[in-house]
Amino acid sequence: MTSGLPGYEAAIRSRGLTKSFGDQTAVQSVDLEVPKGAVYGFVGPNGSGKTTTIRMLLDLIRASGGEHELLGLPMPARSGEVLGRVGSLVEGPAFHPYLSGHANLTRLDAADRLSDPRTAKRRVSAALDRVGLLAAGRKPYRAYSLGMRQRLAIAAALREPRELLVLDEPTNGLDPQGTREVRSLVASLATAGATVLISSHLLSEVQQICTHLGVMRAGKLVAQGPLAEIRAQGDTRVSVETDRVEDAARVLRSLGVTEVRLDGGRVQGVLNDVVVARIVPALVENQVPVLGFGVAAQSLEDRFVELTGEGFDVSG
Ligand SMILES: Nc1ncnc2c1ncn2[C@@H]1O[C@H](COP(=O)(O)OP(=O)(O)OP(=O)(O)O)[C@@H](O)[C@H]1O
Repeated sequence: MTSGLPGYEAAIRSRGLTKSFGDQTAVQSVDLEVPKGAVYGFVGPNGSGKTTTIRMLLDLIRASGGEHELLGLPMPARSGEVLGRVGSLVEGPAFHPYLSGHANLTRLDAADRLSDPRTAKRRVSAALDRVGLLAAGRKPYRAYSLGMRQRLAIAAALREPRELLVLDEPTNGLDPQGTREVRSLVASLATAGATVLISSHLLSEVQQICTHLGVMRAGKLVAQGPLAEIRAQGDTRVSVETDRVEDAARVLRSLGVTEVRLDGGRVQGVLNDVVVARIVPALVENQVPVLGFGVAAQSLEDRFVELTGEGFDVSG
């Protein structure tokens, strides 16, 4: 595969990507598959290994094991060719507090050996415009809100056209307005044709714009795929309201419903392959009065709690 050819299908692909710090394995055998053109939400609780994975992908740290490619080219062997086509926001660039946003970007641009100084002015203005900071571009950086600082950091990654954008927690610490701004910015970048990987510990902050999800838990990738596929992998639950919960539970179990739980005047369980139309007749046949009945697919949020364990804040 040669740089510049649109011959690759996965913008990011890794096999067995692993990173250990001493005897702690922070990332364990991660097989990422980020299709070209996707907005890939890389989600998981704090400490689950997202940043470490991203740092390996961008060659900011070396993997302890495994391999990966970006834009169809093996990394780190071809990083010189690849990284100019990849915009990233990991720790955020170090901005000078007393310089304006515009001056900060101009300095960054001047330090970038890949950028043509003749077009710097246009590039910096276009990048500021892209993130909605053109008007505020003359203000000193120290006067920027956190949201503005984050947008300036994204602008830094956008000085050049990028085929792939890797954004580590770009909404972290932002207020709802800032989060919305970053979200709609990411959506517009994707519409313009870039592949985007965006990490977050909050599903709610990325799910509206993602086409794909990768879910990390304790260093492992526990689910990955198109959003709809991950949602569909969730269990469908059946719920019966009755005043004879013990009998109802027995009937449900006999039909093949699993994880049956009593919850006040209600019995719930996982439907599996049980034919829904059989359930009420079977209950009635066994003298269980059915006061209410429902079948519902698990929500994406519930699926996430299940995948990532307790304590994963999905409320946003
Ligand atoms: N340089 C390092 N030295 C030692 N341990 C590290 C280092 N970097 C990360 N870790 C550990 O690796 C694990 C994964 O951390 P990482 O930052 O990748 O998680 P994360 O999912 O990005 O979380 P967060 O959202 O908090 O950044 C954590 O237990 C962390 O303490």
